[in-house]
Amino acid sequence: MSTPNSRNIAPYIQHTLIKVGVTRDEIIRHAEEAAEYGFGAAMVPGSWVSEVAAVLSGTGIEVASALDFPTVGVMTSEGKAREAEALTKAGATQIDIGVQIGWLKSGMEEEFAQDIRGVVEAAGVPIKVMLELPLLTDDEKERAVELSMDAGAAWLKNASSGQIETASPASVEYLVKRVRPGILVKASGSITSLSQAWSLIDAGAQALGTSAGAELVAGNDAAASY
Ligand SMILES: O=C[C@H](O)COP(=O)(O)O
Repeated sequence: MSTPNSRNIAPYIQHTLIKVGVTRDEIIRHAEEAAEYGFGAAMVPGSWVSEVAAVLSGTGIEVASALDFPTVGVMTSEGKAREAEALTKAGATQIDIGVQIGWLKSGMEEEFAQDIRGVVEAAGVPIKVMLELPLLTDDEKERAVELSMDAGAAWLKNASSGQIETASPASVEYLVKRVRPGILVKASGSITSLSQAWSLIDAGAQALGTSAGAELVAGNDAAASY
């Protein structure tokens, strides 16, 4: 049973289940949980988007998926754009994308931006760019933020998961200070307690990506995912 405080966190949560070998029963249960708890979104692998869209039809809950993830920066730009199109067709209403930080670090700024732009144009739904901030130098961070916004990102996200960073108010504030009006900030990475979740929202995050949504609304701390 949720406490009033924990219930209020639910709309911010993008309830994430992206793991190797996830089964149909697990994914359907995950989508049903998103509806039961009133989460903002269910975030699932692309291969399960149509099933989740069917469960969440009419609920107003976003059907989110991710591409070039969990291994970030391995897909071709053409492959990413085609996958984005396929995800949207299957019912995704938001897509988080891994970006080519290796290209950014190689001075290939136009290629970095075009990779994002191609997805934005092909998808036609809001794109969240996962910046992997801890892997970037200060200059690279500034450029990644600017180029992502120029390329049409609807959201900026500090990191793709807890494997890269444990989400902190400092990361969120970094992005909040830099986003242009209308661009939103999502926090992600081992968000495992209600106090951490609220500190990220207080810092300005408009959504929280977490694999521990059910524990959070129950007011329990979860084990760190990485
Ligand atoms: O945006 C969602 C993240 O992939 C979830 O990260 P997590 O597994 O560290 O909770």
